[in-house]
Amino acid sequence: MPGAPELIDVMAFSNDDNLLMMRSTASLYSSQGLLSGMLTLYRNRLLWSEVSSRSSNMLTISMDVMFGATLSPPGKFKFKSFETASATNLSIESSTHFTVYTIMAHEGGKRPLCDTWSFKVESEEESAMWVELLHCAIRPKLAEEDINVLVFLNPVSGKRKATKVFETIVKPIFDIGCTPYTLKVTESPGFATEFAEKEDLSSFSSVVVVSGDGLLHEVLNGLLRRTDWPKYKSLPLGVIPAGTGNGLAKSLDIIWPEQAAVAVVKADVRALDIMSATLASGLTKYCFLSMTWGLLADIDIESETMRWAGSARLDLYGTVRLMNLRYYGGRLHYLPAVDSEDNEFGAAQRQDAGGFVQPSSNNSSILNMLDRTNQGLDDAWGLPPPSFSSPLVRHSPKLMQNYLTPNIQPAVTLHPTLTAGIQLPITEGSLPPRWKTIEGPFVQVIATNVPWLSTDFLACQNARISDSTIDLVYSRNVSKWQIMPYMASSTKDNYMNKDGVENIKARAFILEPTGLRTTSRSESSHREIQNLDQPAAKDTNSSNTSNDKGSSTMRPLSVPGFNSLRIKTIGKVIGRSTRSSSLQAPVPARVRSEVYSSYHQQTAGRTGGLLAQGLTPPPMAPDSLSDNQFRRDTESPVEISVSPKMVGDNKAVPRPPAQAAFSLRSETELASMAIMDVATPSATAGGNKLNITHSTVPGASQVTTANGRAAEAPAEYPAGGCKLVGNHGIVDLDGEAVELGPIKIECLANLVSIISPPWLDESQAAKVGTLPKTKAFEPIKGSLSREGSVLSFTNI
Ligand SMILES: Nc1ncnc2c1ncn2[C@@H]1O[C@H](COP(=O)(O)OP(=O)(O)OP(=O)(O)O)[C@@H](O)[C@H]1O
Repeated sequence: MPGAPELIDVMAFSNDDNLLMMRSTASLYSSQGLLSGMLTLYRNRLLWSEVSSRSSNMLTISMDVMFGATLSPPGKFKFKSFETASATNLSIESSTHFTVYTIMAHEGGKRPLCDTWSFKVESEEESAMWVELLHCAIRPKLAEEDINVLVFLNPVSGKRKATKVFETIVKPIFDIGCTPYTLKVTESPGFATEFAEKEDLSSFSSVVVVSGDGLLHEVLNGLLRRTDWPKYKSLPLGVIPAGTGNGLAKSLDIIWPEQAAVAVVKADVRALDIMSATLASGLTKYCFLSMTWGLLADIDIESETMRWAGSARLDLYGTVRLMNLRYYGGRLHYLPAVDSEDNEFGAAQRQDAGGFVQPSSNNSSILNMLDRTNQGLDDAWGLPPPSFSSPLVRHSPKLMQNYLTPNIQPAVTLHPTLTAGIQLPITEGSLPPRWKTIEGPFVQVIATNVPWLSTDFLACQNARISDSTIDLVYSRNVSKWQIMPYMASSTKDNYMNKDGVENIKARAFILEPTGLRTTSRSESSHREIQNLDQPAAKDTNSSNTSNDKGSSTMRPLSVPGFNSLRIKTIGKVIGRSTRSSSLQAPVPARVRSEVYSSYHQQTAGRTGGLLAQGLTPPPMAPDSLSDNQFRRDTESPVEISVSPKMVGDNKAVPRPPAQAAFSLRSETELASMAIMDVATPSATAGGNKLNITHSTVPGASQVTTANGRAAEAPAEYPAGGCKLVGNHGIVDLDGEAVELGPIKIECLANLVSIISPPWLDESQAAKVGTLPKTKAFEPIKGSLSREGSVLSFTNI
């Protein structure tokens, strides 16, 4: 057969990476014209060497950065991210060419480039074979016919560019990379959760979101709610960043959509730990990224209304919050991953946990399972070398099946076991052995599974996606000047475990907020208690706890016990069209604007009374906060009312049968108050006092909370009543705001697999820019010679 590439015995190469797959004479389209040379495909790279008496150019393309090959002539594919490396001014006469696509690192973290490299071989058959074989080498684990990526696209994530990102970047890369997909554009919050929970996903090879972390959080929670979840436990998940924070994408070194799309094409996966969070209501949520409480949670949730600013919203509002630092009462109980006594996570905890066995990251992880599969793959590559009649090394469906549904049982269950038996509140002696307790006041508690919580916030450089631990990063009782460097710096080397930022690796933890918040720094010093039943460990200088009644600086502000998950913050940009990551029902704009204007009239007039709706203002509780507890926030308390009229005027919202009034303390309180379940009438909260009066509902009753003691809305109240929460106690799970209250979290090690790029070095995951470069035209002077089946290049 004319032009048949010469094959070399694979056994001639001892190093796996040098496993030779194919070689043929091929000319490279270049700016210098068509250069004749030899093209060689190794398992880990494509090498082209010029054969010329005048020069010896070489091109090495790492397989890590190659994501597709087409029969297209040079220069055909051109879109924003693509630069055509090959010359286009050549006359292209034959159809014996093919083009290879690579993604290239770009200096300084800038958008990576996609390059094309076009070759001309001797026959059409040969170019077709090259294309097919290259696809095998690019994605050795899956054949095209086995691929169907379920893509969820959130059109409103981040700066609302997800659709454009998909159309202009992701789709072309999927097309070039022969990656079939099914696109689902999310219609509302919860859409992806419901789809992932209820639909048959068996035809999909992976589930990918074009969005931020919030949508992946939804998908994860939908999947883990499935009764047939075990069937899907190896379904790879993936993220193509188009959101605000994009913390997971950053941690996986796929910050640019191009990189993430290439990662999806290449279908490499790694194990990912999941945190299971059991809320006070008994509800379990799963998160892959983080739980935050205090400063960071407030920044994320309270800045919801600033989404127009993109990721800058976090910086802008972060500065505001940092300057007005809050301190939160609470206790953090944790089970250390490394026990100080036996230097490893002791068997005792596992025993205590009812036989729960967590795999170490080194043995029974999905990662290792995949490694074993890779071993099988290596064997497959070790089969007789490809030939023309059977050019491709395809993996049998069986091998594919092994990859997707490993026959090893996961070593974890979905149900928390390390914290399950622990009764709350924690009382003296009730913690299992080896648990430790840290008392607040905290500025913040971050529990993270990844180094980066957003593209520009490195929370913990020690965190790893599958080390079977949760990294706890907390600050207590520090000044804004102490925590500012940690919050602002892009590297944390200088701040961890000193300067007031502590980092502990834990298997599980329990956060018990006491519902106390202050803007004053406590005089108390840090203390760590081995266990609450060890009085000797107690520090007489200890900070406020839930039992502290007499603190001069801490006041109850919480409204514990509410279990609705729908939360909407109203910010200072109230009245704008806003979207919340967790709001299920839209806040009627009229309510927002009237509350706002009502507020301003109130503040302007300083009447302290109510406006036009004719309601009686709720009385200020006698033990209301003194103004100085809010320092600059409050000069004079204000009161605001919401009447049925406001809601009823909006045709989209059913006229409420009730009247409500509430009191607010300050503009800051207005900015930080949360409305939950606003589809029900007059669901509004504010300050530390709440009064809801039902005057038109049969069996009308009054709900009053004072001093943090909440009364549930009466049963007669429609739709379960108003669920109210002040965000001073909100916990943020992967960006989802959940109720205030004690929360139990533990690590479900290596529970799912995540699509990650081949260039990710997990041990260096806190660093970026690891994408290998394509070495193009680095002229190396030398001579190329061939002896039988061996091609050798000698440097001069
Ligand atoms: N069609 C939609 N309309 C309104 N909200 C939606 C829609 N689809 C999804 N959502 C909600 O948007 C929320 C946030 O989206 P996403 O995570 O994609 O963006 P983000 O918050 O900007 O990014 P990040 O989480 O990285 O900060 C999701 O939790 C989801 O509930």
